[in-house]
Amino acid sequence: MKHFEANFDGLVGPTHNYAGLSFGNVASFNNAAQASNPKAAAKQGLKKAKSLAEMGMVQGMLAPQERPDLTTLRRIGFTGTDAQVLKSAHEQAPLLLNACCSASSMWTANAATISPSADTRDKKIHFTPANLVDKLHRSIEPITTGLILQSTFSDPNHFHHHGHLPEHASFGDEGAANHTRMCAQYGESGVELFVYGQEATNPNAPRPAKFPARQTLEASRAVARLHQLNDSNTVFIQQNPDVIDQGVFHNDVIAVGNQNVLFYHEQAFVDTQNKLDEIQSKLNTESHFIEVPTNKVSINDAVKSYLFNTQVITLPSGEMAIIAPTDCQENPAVFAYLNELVTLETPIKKVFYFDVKQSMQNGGGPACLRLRVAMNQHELSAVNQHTLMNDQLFSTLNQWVDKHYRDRLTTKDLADPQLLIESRTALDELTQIMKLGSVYQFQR
Ligand SMILES: NCCC[C@H](NC(=O)CCC(=O)O)C(=O)O
Repeated sequence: MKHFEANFDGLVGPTHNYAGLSFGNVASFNNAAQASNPKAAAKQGLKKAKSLAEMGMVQGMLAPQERPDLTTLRRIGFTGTDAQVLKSAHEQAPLLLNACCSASSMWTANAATISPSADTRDKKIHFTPANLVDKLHRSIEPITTGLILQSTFSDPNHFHHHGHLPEHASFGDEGAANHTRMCAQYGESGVELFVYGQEATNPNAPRPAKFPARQTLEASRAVARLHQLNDSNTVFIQQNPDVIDQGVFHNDVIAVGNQNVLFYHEQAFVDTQNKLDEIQSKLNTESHFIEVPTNKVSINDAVKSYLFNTQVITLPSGEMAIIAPTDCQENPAVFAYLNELVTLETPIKKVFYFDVKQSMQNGGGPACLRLRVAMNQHELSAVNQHTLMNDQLFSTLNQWVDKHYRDRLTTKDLADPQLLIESRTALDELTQIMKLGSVYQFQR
């Protein structure tokens, strides 16, 4: 049977803005308080997704979340009409209002961890929404994420949905941004790599000093248990705490894998050689470990350009390609490295560049914008077909963005009751376009 890897990209929501909410994420911090362009952001994302579909990849879209999040604002004590809630939050707690307005669900690499049926004991695809507890603005995502995933992957014969992990720092879980799967072919059992930033329950274990380690080993192990994986198809790797302190807040800022390729920076991990040996011993195929040395690309250049927040995809021809942000073209060291990489003896033969700057300015590159789901033809037929990218969906969504999105937004605009009305009108229409049912609180 045919099997492949599908990418589900997050559709950028109408409140996309730069509020500087993510401590430890250098781009979020550096661009705080700038004006954003939600319309351009959504279109940049749609263009990348459509281009992958045109390359012959299976491409889906995941709906954004309801923002401003009135449910959370009411839960923390703001009362009255919706407009009054926004006004008093803006006056009394503007930073909490900002957190309740982030469009951060666009980075679907953080939506959930997915294990394909080839790896799991019950032979179903498993989904665990990430609890994202390290950041307030992201910790309000998992319940709706679960609903959107369930309405996209609804058939219980193929899809097994779990709840998010307990909402405590010991179980900090950031989803697929810290998870990579290696395999010979997508439909064959592979090895799932869980990369964590710290061991929460072991005070003597190494951890970063300056910035938070958002993923814990405890969370990674819990997800592996829930997904019915076992020792022979999992490897747990610690991220190098020193690079977290230099702005590598997720593993997908410093490493990316696809099939038998692991593309990573020399300084990405702790105990690198032993972990690579463990991967190779558990994998039933020869791997290509492509290590990028510091003397070619510094951590600073990797963080600025997002060289590793690229998608490594297998094209229908069997060749691999890298989907990179244009920021990689603009960085001389990184551009030189990529030009050299495609001439080497590795499966990666092409690089395609995409302008996703609106997302990049908040620390999200091409890989942050997508959630990977390896699946076979039967499983794909069970997916909500209205979420799959094609000419029709592309043009419908572009028109929908043109109709509802602003081309300029600052944090001052977040309390505007009109923005709430525009967002809800847009999302209500979107649930009809994508046939999602009532996934939003305002629809329930
Ligand atoms: N995988 C990429 C995630 C980027 C995301 N940025 C943000 O949330 C920035 C939002 C802001 O600062 O307004 C994060 O850090 O979790």
